[in-house]
Amino acid sequence: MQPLLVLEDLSVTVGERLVLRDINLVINPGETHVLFGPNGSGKTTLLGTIMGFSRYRVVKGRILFRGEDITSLPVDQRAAKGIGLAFQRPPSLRGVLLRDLVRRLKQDGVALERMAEELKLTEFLDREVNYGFSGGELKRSELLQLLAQNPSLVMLDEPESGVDVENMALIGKVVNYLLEKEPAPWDPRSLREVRRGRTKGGLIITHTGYILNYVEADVGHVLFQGKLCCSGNPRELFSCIQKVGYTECIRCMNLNGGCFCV
Ligand SMILES: Nc1ncnc2c1ncn2[C@@H]1O[C@H](COP(=O)(O)OP(=O)(O)OP(=O)(O)O)[C@@H](O)[C@H]1O
Repeated sequence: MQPLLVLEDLSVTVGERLVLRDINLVINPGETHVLFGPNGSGKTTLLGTIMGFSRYRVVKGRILFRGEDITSLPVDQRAAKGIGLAFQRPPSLRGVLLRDLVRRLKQDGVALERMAEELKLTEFLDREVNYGFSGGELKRSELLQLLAQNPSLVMLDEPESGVDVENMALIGKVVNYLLEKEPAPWDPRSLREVRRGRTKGGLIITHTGYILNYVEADVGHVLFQGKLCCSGNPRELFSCIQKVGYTECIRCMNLNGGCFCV
């Protein structure tokens, strides 16, 4: 099986600073990976680099998407190939209506009204993208854009930040549609058909771990000071981090040549 995404010895600078160092990561079709790490460890940089934002400069290594080297491709071409990202702090777009943006992104015939209704965003379709939206509305707006784009690699930067409990359940449900873990209401396929044909991959940043209550993840990683230090079962890794903190988690990993907590 060809991996969906491969990061090979990836090092990245932002401005003058080396933020990511020698990152190696493989995401296979159907896998959901979760990224933990303290503030400033480089998580957003990693997602932005995969998406191809120009402020992140790859100084070593490469990014392969479905076997193709996309390291030098611009962001629009990566999006067209099936890479999608929901921002941690989405920008607002003055003068652009959410309806018009989503229409441009949409690749199939599903009515965008149906998607907006699912995300409780019907009355937001005729507002400027993200302008004046609350924290939770911003996150739902990002997911609407991803539903419309329907990417093969779904990257989410802290999907739970600023979201209340009820909306968290909604966000979890929609992430499961995006990752083909459940059929969306507008998908004619059965649950079994959706799961059997599942090829999408996910890479999700979380601080709180709430998303793990709604979305089944396969692998968790800890990014610490720009390096991927530790990988394992996401729930076990998260409870270890909660118990002993990041520094101890990494120290134990270095001492033992592996994380014995997981
Ligand atoms: N232009 C820049 N010049 C130098 N350092 C920068 C620049 N832009 C970002 N950084 C630094 O890169 C580091 C990684 O930032 P990043 O946003 O990727 O971290 P993060 O792990 O996502 O953090 P958080 O959990 O707080 O969102 C931070 O220390 C940040 O200050």
